[in-house]
Amino acid sequence: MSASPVIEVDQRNLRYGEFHAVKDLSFQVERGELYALLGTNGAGKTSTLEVIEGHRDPSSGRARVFGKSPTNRREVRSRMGIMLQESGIAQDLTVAETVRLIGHISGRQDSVERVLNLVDLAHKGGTRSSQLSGGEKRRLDFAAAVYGRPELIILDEPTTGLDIQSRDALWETVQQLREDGATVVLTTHYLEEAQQRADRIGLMHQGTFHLQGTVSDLTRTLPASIQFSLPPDAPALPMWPAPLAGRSYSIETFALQRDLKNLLEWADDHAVELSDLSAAPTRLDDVFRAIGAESVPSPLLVR
Ligand SMILES: Nc1ncnc2c1ncn2[C@@H]1O[C@H](COP(=O)(O)OP(=O)(O)OP(=O)(O)O)[C@@H](O)[C@H]1O
Repeated sequence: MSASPVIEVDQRNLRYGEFHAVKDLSFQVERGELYALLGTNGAGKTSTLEVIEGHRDPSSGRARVFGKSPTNRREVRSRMGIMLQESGIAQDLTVAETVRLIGHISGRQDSVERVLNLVDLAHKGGTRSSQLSGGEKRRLDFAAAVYGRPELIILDEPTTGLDIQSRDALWETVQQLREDGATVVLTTHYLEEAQQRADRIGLMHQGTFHLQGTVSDLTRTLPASIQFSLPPDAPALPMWPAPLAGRSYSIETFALQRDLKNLLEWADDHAVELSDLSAAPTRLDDVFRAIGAESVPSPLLVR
């Protein structure tokens, strides 16, 4: 029998007054997964995270974290580390006091020194949080989320405002926690981070899923492209229609490897040199840009 999911969301509706922010959004996150909730601005990502965090009740539907209601502070919140999109740090506390306080509230055990070293803020332990730079505040938020190595970590746009070294350090820490079995839910607008790190993605638009699945499930919904130009004396290309302009081709294909092989074999057989040849798989950015356009069959929901 498989282990029960860490998160189960069956959110029929989440309303702010008359405004319908989230509708018919169901998903599960399995133990040890990194699940990225991506989407357009205002799609409902933070609102959904707030339901998982126990900060907000869905207007109808239900959410379960570790099999329990996420508002169950004693049993659920102590197992969950949260990095909000907006820093929740008390400005008049020092950095070390902030981590100590968060640690106390979480009920988890850890060393303040260890956690500050992890985010390279040990030298700022006595500094008031209000005096930290934007990136340092974000690192302090992250320190608070990973204090006591929680089993579930919620990261709402964790790397916004971080320099590249801090981003790398943050992802290294997340990776170590995952190796110890942690489950991670992430929102980010840095699609390359999700493409590199997410096991599964829920791509939201206007309050519901546009697509859900692995990176390759999502990128398979759009064609890849092959571009090249033929020399003027080359024979006509049998397998594709007329070139875009002059002798330049831009081919869209759902069978990149097969079509590229056919093209190269044809060029070899006819001693044709292809110039400006490039072959690019579909990227998550392309899928994201196609939201709202006719090109993606929507909704395509892959478990
Ligand atoms: N407290 C609130 N009262 C009224 N409307 C709200 C409230 N919080 C969020 N909304 C609205 O609900 C929608 C979803 O907001 P949410 O913050 O969940 O989006 P998001 O996907 O996280 O967006 P972003 O990528 O811009 O951070 C938006 O249209 C937002 O204006």
